[in-house]
Amino acid sequence: MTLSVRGLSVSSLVRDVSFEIGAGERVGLIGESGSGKSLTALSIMGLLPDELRASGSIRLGDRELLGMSEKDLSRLRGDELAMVFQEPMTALNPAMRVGRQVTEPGRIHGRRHRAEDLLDAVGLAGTARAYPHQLSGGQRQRVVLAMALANEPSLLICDEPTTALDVTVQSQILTLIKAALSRESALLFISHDLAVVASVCERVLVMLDGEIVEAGSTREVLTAPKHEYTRKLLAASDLEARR
Ligand SMILES: Nc1ncnc2c1ncn2[C@@H]1O[C@H](COP(=O)(O)OP(=O)(O)OP(=O)(O)O)[C@@H](O)[C@H]1O
Repeated sequence: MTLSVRGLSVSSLVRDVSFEIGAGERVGLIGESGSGKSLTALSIMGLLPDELRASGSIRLGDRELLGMSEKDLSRLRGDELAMVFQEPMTALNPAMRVGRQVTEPGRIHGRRHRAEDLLDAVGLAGTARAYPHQLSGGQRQRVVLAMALANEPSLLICDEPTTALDVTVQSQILTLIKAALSRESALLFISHDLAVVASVCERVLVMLDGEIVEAGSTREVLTAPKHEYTRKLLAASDLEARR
């Protein structure tokens, strides 16, 4: 199922943003802090704060998401649309065992999953009875991923999912995202770190001051950046050091 964003604007903070992500495609959205990456993601999820309004068009398959009722959107969220944020505790209930939490999206959408299967798929076998505070930051983000992937979403959005983790754990989570995402699922991967995006995505969108200023294959953008800003991001990245 294709995500098609056309002329998306959010107040004056995101301006005339257009892109598509096909089934199974992994697309990175990069740009410095404040460039509008999160607002773009929240517009797709229908989670913009009340004071901000999105205009334009966001289609998932043949459905228009902008203007969809909250009831219909909440049916899509956690099912066809899933999102992973930087800080796993924002998505976890501190007082609920993780086994119950990972099966919750299935329950809400009328599906039954075994907690052990979902946790096993993210390398967390045997942790179903743990509470979130008993796990490390990387393990918690794995739990969040298990929840996000439980219903095999058409689109997974990851907003800086590894920024709060140390480098070794970061690369484990990136490997896991690539391995655990179903072939049919599209991925929008948000990061300010080009090296991280390059390791996950085949296509990159570069955002500056609310606009997409460059788009292309990861290889093109990394080897022959057209925009001055992309060249700056490249120079600031430790991409070379990680090769
Ligand atoms: N509720 C809001 N009301 C007004 N302005 C906002 C609101 N939320 C975000 N902004 C502004 O919109 C701009 C884009 O924010 P956004 O969070 O999308 O940036 P970002 O690229 O995701 O940055 P970061 O990497 O720091 O998360 C910023 O200048 C931010 O201050």
